[in-house]
Amino acid sequence: MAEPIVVIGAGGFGREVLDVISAINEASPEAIWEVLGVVDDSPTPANLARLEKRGVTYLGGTEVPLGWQEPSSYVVGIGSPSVRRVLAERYDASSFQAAVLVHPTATHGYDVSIDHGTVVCAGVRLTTNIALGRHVHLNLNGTVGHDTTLGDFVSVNPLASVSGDCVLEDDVLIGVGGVVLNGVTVGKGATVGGSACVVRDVPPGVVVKGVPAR
Ligand SMILES: CC(=O)SCCNC(=O)CCNC(=O)[C@H](O)C(C)(C)COP(=O)(O)OP(=O)(O)OC[C@H]1O[C@@H](n2cnc3c(N)ncnc32)[C@H](O)[C@@H]1OP(=O)(O)O
Repeated sequence: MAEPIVVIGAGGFGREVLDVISAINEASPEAIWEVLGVVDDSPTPANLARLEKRGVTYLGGTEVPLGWQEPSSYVVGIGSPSVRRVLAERYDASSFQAAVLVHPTATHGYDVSIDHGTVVCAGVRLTTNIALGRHVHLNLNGTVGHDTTLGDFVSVNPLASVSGDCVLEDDVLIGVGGVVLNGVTVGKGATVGGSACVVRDVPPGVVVKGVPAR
């Protein structure tokens, strides 16, 4: 029987997560997930119309499921690591279970661990001896090389490439098409701009951009 799931976030990534769930269901002989609906504290009218068009129920604000008698699985479909952390901590403190969602076209090698709440989108390539923390987002066609660790709430945006022997600490965001060269540590909460090339360690909390990233 399909497992019920709530998606948090009606924005772009929330609806891309719905696509990941659909692809997982379509690739399986029987549906794995039953989407109960989407929650969002301030959905735009355009995004509500987009949900309605695809036949997905808008359940209300993010607090609504927390009052349910029968909790389900959930996933946070919001790109910002800090916003995702706040929401996940509220749901994790309840009886909800954070789902792991891996698109069927993603691939991984030997010894890859994926913690709760993590979403791996279409075309992602993970090689070997990689650890992904809680509520990590690996967006379309991203790559992660050998012996690399991603902390909790890390976001790797589309087409970004994280090389081998890297550490992305908690709450790091790698912008679209960003490159992290091998052996680099990106400090907690740092942001790497789109198309940047990170050639040396990045201190916690800073924003770097450009080639080489500064
Ligand atoms: C499916 C999806 O949509 S997934 C989402 C994909 N999007 C991303 O990954 C976005 C990643 N974010 C970025 O690249 C951002 O621009 C950041 C984080 C680097 C900077 O954001 P902000 O601090 O708000 O920068 P802001 O827009 O004010 O620009 C400041 C300056 O940096 C420049 N700049 C902004 N981003 C970049 C970048 N990625 N590379 C080089 N320069 C940049 C701007 O041109 C501006 O330069 P100026 O002062 O000479 O005019």
